[in-house]
Amino acid sequence: MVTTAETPNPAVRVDNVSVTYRTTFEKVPTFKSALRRLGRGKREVHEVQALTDVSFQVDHGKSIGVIGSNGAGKSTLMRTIAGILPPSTGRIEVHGRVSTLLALGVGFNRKLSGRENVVLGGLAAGMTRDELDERYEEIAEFAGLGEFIDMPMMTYSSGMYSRLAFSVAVHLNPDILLIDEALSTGDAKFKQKAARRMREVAENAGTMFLVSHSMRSIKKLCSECIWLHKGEVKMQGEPEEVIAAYSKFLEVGEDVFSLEDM
Ligand SMILES: Nc1ncnc2c1ncn2[C@@H]1O[C@H](COP(=O)(O)OP(=O)(O)OP(=O)(O)O)[C@@H](O)[C@H]1O
Repeated sequence: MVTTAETPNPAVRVDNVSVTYRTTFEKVPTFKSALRRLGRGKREVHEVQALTDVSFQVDHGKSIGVIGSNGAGKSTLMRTIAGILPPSTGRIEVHGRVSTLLALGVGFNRKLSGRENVVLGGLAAGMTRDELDERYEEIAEFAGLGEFIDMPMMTYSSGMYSRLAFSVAVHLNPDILLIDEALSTGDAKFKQKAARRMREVAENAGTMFLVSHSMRSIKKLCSECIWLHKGEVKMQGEPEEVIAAYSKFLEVGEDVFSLEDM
């Protein structure tokens, strides 16, 4: 369960994690002053504190929904758990093989075919050649891209891209699966298939994090829920309770969420 109390062997432990993004950019207030400086723009540093002192832990076998408004820090949290983004302060412990749509999506080489990327992605994730040979057909069939599987990925639509990323991610038999729904732009039929597969992963005692704006998916697939607000954990607990509080906070009825649901 999601808790701040310590249990001996959690799948994921997040301890006082903060993440600050620093972006430098050139501030050019007016065209005239830009001319005066002759191209030597003033460098400004823009800092965004995306996560502030976030702590929780998740036991093995739990499915955690992560909800919150745009910019609340959900994807940042997934990136830090995946190990793609180190926290600015605090600590993250992850016990088990993590598989994420995010990491794989980033790792795809668009010049290579889907088939080549599946092989590379699988090897990068620690699968052996034999395991890959065994699982390749299943991965390709699940993605359902037909002959596009042998085309360079730069010819893919974003939906096709995420179908393949999802398929690789769930077939790696991860201990911990991270899914950021912002990336899964598959059509309704694929989403349904993806939801079934996520339930299977969850039922096989895997740990799953699902970032979603679809409250229906969270209720259907998750046993726990974390609500992030402006980089902080606002609430955590049973999905029904957390979603009710979140809807109330947004001052929208829960019905509004069904519009964006599958
Ligand atoms: N690479 C980056 N560089 C600078 N700032 C960033 C970067 N990525 C995210 N941010 C900022 O960090 C904050 C949290 O962003 P994040 O993407 O984690 O939110 P989110 O909850 O996933 O949002 P959404 O629901 O819109 O996907 C936002 O203010 C965003 O502008």
